[in-house]
Amino acid sequence: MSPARPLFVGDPAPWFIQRCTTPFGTYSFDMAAGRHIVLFFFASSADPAVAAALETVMRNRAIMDGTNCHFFGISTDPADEARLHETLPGIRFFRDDDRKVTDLYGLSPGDVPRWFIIDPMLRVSATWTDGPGVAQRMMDLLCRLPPVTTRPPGIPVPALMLPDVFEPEFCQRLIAYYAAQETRQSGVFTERQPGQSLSVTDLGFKRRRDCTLADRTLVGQVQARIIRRVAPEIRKVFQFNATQMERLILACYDSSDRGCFGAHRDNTVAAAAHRRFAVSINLNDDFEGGELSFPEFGGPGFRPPAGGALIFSCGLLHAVAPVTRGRRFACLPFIYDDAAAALKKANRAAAARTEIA
Ligand SMILES: O=C(O)CCC(=O)C(=O)O
Ligand SMILES: [Fe+2]
Repeated sequence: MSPARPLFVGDPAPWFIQRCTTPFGTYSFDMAAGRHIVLFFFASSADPAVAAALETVMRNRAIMDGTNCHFFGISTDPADEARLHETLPGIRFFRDDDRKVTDLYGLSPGDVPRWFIIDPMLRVSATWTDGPGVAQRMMDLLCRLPPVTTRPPGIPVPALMLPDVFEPEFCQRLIAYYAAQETRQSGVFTERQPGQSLSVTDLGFKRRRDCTLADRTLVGQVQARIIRRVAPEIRKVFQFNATQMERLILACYDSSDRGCFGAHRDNTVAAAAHRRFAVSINLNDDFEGGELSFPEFGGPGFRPPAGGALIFSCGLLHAVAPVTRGRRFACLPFIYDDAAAALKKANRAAAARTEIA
């Protein structure tokens, strides 16, 4: 976390995990990217000015649809726990009794109530001290912002699209291999305690079945193609010396259960912090849906041709749209370098130590 300092327009909005009105009790702010976000910091909703501002938000609640725009109130009053609840979509409250978030945003008690508008890349785009009429001005401003579903002209997504990484026959061999394997429901990483990552099933968020590529010959053939065709492009475009790869799995998103993967980043828990680039190689093209999109940048999703790869930083928020016809098969390794390999080793050792303790 960055040290507390006043935030200005153009600054990155600091990321945090804090207690929240969600059913699981916390919320990781980095997951809110890809929408216009309103942060309203206040000491207590018992303050009549704050109550009036929150009423204005509720009167305009149609704006906060959760997809294009999300509102977060941040209260430091423990008594607000009983008063303020989430109303989905798009309205949540952080329980900031310990002032973690308020301090992180550089706000002292005299600085609140205060508003921030945060853009889909989680950068500050406006900030105002509260006062008469300010809440309504915030709502009016939100109405004028462009919808996040259209990528503004000239905004590139920093991803690399490489056709012909796997030949058609090799794709077919991998699909045949998948068909012959026991597959498992693919999990999502979570951390109940810092440093202790575990994989859980969450079918509302991710519906995909995976198998590990265990055949030594096939593993070697996948690695050879990535070393020969992907690593040099990563070196050229991102000046990154890819020397390691992991998670040699084959995955299938099936239209029978609208296979998909919600918006996530690939490096936010300790067990995955060393991952630097995600490589998504489609093995077939006879399906509909299944596009990869990058909510921080907006716009339509991407679909590599069969045998083609989409390569992107593990730090970017990305999602896989539901497959609506047929099945999408993909090979999904992660790439990193020697320094990241040392980090992986250190994080594993630290996790093992806390497990024993
Ligand atoms: O299916 C894909 O192309 C991407 C999968 C993904 O994001 C992941 O496994 O972390
Ligand atoms: Fe991912």
